[in-house]
Amino acid sequence: MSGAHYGRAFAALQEGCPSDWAAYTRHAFVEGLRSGDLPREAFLHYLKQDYVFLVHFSRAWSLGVVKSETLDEMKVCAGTVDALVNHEMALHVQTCAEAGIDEEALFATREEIENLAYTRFVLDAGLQGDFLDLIAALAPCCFGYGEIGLRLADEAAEGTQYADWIATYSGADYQEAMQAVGTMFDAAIERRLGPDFLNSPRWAALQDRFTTATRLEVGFWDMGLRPA
Ligand SMILES: Cc1ncc(CO)c(N)n1
Repeated sequence: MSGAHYGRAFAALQEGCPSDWAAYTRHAFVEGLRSGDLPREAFLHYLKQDYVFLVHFSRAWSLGVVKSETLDEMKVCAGTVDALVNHEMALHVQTCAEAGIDEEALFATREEIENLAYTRFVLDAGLQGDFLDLIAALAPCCFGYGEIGLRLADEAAEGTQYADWIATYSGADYQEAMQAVGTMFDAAIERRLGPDFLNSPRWAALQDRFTTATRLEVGFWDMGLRPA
């Protein structure tokens, strides 16, 4: 699966950290979702943490609204907040409800260190920097899950117990939202750095934000595999 799917900037950033990107998108946790061999306990452990992740991730996208410089940027960020809070989290609420965990308990989940590190890193990128620093840190989450979702929709074992998770990230709602994010991302970068953005003096720092967020995604999967 090529990163070019979600735009030029993402493709370049992904190609700028190939081993970290592979460690994230081909992690043992992901392979367990694909084969169906991931233990249910590990999945629920991950999903509870991911609910809390999405709460703070929504705050980070909301900061995108604050840091936008065009109405188009603002619309994509506001739309993403809506998609996260009102749609993606429904997967977590529903799956956990089936396992006897209600939403109040979900919201009260004690945040683990890897989770805390990741979301606060993203928020800090946006607080310390500008809109580009923020979206460079947000990008691995968005496009990585898009890429994983599409691959697993192709490769997952028939009738896998993780079909709902795969359908959420391979589905048209998520994929179309990520296309919109990718288009906005390219426009935002070109607007500030010009069409030759790869040779901008800022590029290395943006790559660093992206690479660090990718490494934090690896940590998030590691956390999922650790006994709760
Ligand atoms: C850790 C993590 N990264 C990315 C996504 C996709 O939104 C998610 N739900 N969780």
